[in-house]
Amino acid sequence: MIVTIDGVAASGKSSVSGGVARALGVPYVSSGLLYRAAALLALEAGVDLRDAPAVLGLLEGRGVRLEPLAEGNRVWLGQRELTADLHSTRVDKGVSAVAALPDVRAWVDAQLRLLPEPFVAEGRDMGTNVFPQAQAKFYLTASPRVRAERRAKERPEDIPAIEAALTRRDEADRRQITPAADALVIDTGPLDLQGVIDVILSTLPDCRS
Ligand SMILES: Nc1ncnc2c1ncn2[C@@H]1O[C@H](COP(=O)(O)OP(=O)(O)O)[C@@H](O)[C@H]1O
Ligand SMILES: Nc1ccn([C@H]2C[C@H](O)[C@@H](COP(=O)(O)OP(=O)(O)O)O2)c(=O)n1
Repeated sequence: MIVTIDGVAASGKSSVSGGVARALGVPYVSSGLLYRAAALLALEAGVDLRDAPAVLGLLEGRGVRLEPLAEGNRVWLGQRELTADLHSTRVDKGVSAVAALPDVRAWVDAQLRLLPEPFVAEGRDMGTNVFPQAQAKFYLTASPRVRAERRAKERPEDIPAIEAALTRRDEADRRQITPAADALVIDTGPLDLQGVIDVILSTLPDCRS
C-alpha cells in the first residue's frame, strides 16, 4: 500500500505524513530530503547548483541514503548524518535549482522506487510521477501568508521575508507542483495539523492496519 501526500512548500506535508503514517503503522518517506541533501552537498563542495554531472557525482560517489523511519526521516552520507543540516535557509534557497535537474530527479526517483511497501510518501510529484499507482493521493495547499506564519516558528527570518522566499520557491518549483488528477486537494489553511490528518484518515478506512 502506498499513500502519497504532495503539496507546496510548508503546506504541512511532512508533519501530516508523519501523523498519517503513525496512525497506519507504516513509515513515511520525505522525498524532499534527498533534494535537500543534493543541495547541501553541492553547497559544501562549492559546486554550481546547475551543474548536473557534478551534483550527480556527489550523490552517487558518496553514498547518500534516505532512512524512512516512522518517527522521522534521516539522511546519511556514509556514516555522517546530514538530517540536522537540511533545513537551513541556504539549503531552502538552493534546493529548487538542483531539483530542476532531470538527472538528479531520476536519481531521487530510483532511490524512492527501491523502498519496500507499505509507506506514506510526501513531496511534490509522488502521486503524479514517482508512484502513479498509489492507492490514495492527497495534495496540500495553503496561502503563502499562512505557510510563512507556520514556518516563522522554525526559521530565524521574519514572516514577510519567509513569505517572499516561499513565493519564489513556489515559482521555481512550479513544474513539479501540479496535483495528480486523482488526488484529493486539501486547503490546510482553516485546519490544524490533527484536522488535516483526520480528513485524510477518514478517506482511508480500508487502509488502516
Ligand atoms: N494544518 C496545520 N496547522 C498549523 N500548523 C501546521 C499545519 N500543518 C503543518 N503545520 C506546521 O507548519 C510547519 C511546516 O510543516 P511541515 O510539515 O514541515 O511542511 P512541509 O513538509 O510541507 O514543508 C511545521 O511547523 C508544522 O508543525
Ligand atoms: N518530490 C519532490 C520533493 C521535493 N522537491 C523539491 C522542491 C522543494 O523546493 C525542495 C525541498 O522539498 P521539501 O518537501 O523538503 O520542502 P518544503 O518542506 O516543502 O519546504 O525539493 C521536488 O522537486 N520534488
